Amino acid sequence: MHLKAFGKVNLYLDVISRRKDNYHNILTLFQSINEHDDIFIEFSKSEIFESEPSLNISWDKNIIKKSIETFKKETGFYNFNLKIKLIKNLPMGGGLGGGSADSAAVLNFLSKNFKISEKELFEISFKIGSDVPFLLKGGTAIGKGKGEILEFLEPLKLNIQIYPMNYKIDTKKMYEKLDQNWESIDHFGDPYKLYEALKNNDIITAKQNAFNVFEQVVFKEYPKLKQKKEDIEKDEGIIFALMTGSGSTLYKVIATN
Ligand SMILES: C[C@](O)(CO)[C@H](O)COP(=O)(O)OP(=O)(O)OC[C@H]1O[C@@H](n2ccc(N)nc2=O)[C@H](O)[C@@H]1O
Ligand SMILES: Nc1ncnc2c1ncn2[C@@H]1O[C@H](COP(=O)(O)OP(=O)(O)OP(=O)(O)O)[C@@H](O)[C@H]1O
Repeated sequence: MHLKAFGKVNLYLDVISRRKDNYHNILTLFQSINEHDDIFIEFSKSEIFESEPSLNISWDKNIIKKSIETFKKETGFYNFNLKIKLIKNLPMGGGLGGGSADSAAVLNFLSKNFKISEKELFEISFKIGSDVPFLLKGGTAIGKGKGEILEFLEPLKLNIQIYPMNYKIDTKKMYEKLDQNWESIDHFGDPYKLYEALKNNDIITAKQNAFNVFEQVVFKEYPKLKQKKEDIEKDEGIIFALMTGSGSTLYKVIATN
């Protein structure tokens, strides 16, 4: 079975507050993108995993392995093994939800095979990662909480071009940087206004509401990213350019008509 694990960008991303569980409450507008990993998966006698290219992480550190083990533990369906071949196209640590997309694709495969309800699968997903719940379904959604409170909207049809920047950025570290600089962090824009503006091709309002709070800490550490975003913003027919997630991938939304 060939699964496509579609990535995501954050068209809007703000961090609202730090939680007692040391995660953060976020406000985001998630948007699926066409770029995806390819996963070839089948049940087999023993557990086999290979990837192209190599991920340079051990299998027990792979989010796919974590997803399989969490699925087994939460559902009680232990008695199976999978043979998986991952073709990694989404840049790791790139802010495109690459690992989370792989997790969501494998969870969807397992839930179909073991007839697990959508609700139960959802509960499993956010034990694995904050972006996994959205990526189970994909499309366009407002995300709150850790990313598990989702308001799915009529999917936006956007022309998005991504610019992988080959810096692997640790999400946890960037959240910590936000905490350390909290007093000086600006918050602006509105994901609901951004959604409506993109739906109605209102370029001015879209530009005014596109926002990623992580740019304020990531661009300090990686000035080349700031420079590249400013270069992209000069492109013809652009609505806006932004960094996705905690970085490092940049992207632009291009006007379609
Ligand atoms: C930056 C985003 O990608 C935006 O969509 C997400 O907030 C991060 O999603 P993710 O990479 O799936 O994050 P996880 O793997 O769940 O968490 C990685 C680390 O990021 C921090 N983290 C993540 C999500 C969140 N709402 N608050 C956090 O503080 C935590 O330190 C956590 O240990
Ligand atoms: N299957 C996987 N694919 C990619 N990364 C994985 C995988 N399994 C574990 N990881 C680890 O997870 C880290 C984050 O990977 P991921 O690609 O999800 O980051 P990301 O695209 O920045 O995600 P997000 O946008 O959710 O922050 C990687 O740096 C890697 O060490």
